[in-house]
Amino acid sequence: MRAVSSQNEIHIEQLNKSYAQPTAGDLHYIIQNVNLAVKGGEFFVLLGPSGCGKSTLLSLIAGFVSKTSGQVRVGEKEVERPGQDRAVVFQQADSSLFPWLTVRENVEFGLRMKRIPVAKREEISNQFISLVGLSGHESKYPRELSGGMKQRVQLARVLSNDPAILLMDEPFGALDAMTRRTMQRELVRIWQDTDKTVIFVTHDIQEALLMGGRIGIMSQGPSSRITDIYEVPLAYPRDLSDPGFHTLYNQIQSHFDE
Ligand SMILES: Nc1ncnc2c1ncn2[C@@H]1O[C@H](COP(=O)(O)OP(=O)(O)OP(=O)(O)O)[C@@H](O)[C@H]1O
Repeated sequence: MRAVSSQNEIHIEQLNKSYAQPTAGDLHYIIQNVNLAVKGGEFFVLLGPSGCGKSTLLSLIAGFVSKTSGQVRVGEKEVERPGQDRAVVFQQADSSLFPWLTVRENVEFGLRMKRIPVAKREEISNQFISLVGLSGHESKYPRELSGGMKQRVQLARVLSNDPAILLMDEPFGALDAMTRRTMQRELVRIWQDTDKTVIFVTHDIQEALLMGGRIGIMSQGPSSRITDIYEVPLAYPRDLSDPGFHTLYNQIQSHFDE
């Protein structure tokens, strides 16, 4: 059974973010009055149109950018800066992998920084390289890998650092359709094997429904907020031909029909 701990719960209250200079009464909010509670071990999808502020919200949870006002808490702690409890997976693995390191060296990078002994490092990297289906590719360099394989290395590296929370910003957006489906299935499998909380950003309704336990809909910006949250009561692996899938798809789509 999956362990549920408060250390991987996320609480967002009345969160506002503006990049504009705060001149009185004229704040241009990117996101405004966002409220959200994500339970430990939950797979939560943030879905919204391009430019609405999904990445901004994820960056606020990651601690990469500072809020204008409101609260972001992980467990009991207010988020003020990035932390080892939260790992971010980006759309482009290229920018996060070290080209001069092999797959294994990339995966072990964080463990080496934490001075984990060599034997333990190898045990952990073996576990996650295998989990993402890259056994046999340990000695390859990023330039020798496909886009999907690079994305798996990024995932294995993040997982080997054992963060309580995975923040994923359209991580499969640059992949071809087939690789994307494989990665979506694998991510769900990996999530089911761990107690991690996942927040997954996408603008693709099908992707949201294939993976999310709940889906939060963000409105068009500026001043975007989470307007609705859908529970997805469908078993994994999700079946695209399930009538329940279609019903939810249409309900969610109606938010974006103008
Ligand atoms: N550093 C910044 N300074 C000023 N404005 C910014 C900054 N970063 C983001 N923005 C603005 O915030 C808004 C939301 O951007 P964000 O990247 O969060 O949206 P998104 O929903 O993730 O978009 P996409 O789906 O296209 O990636 C955009 O209008 C963007 O121009």
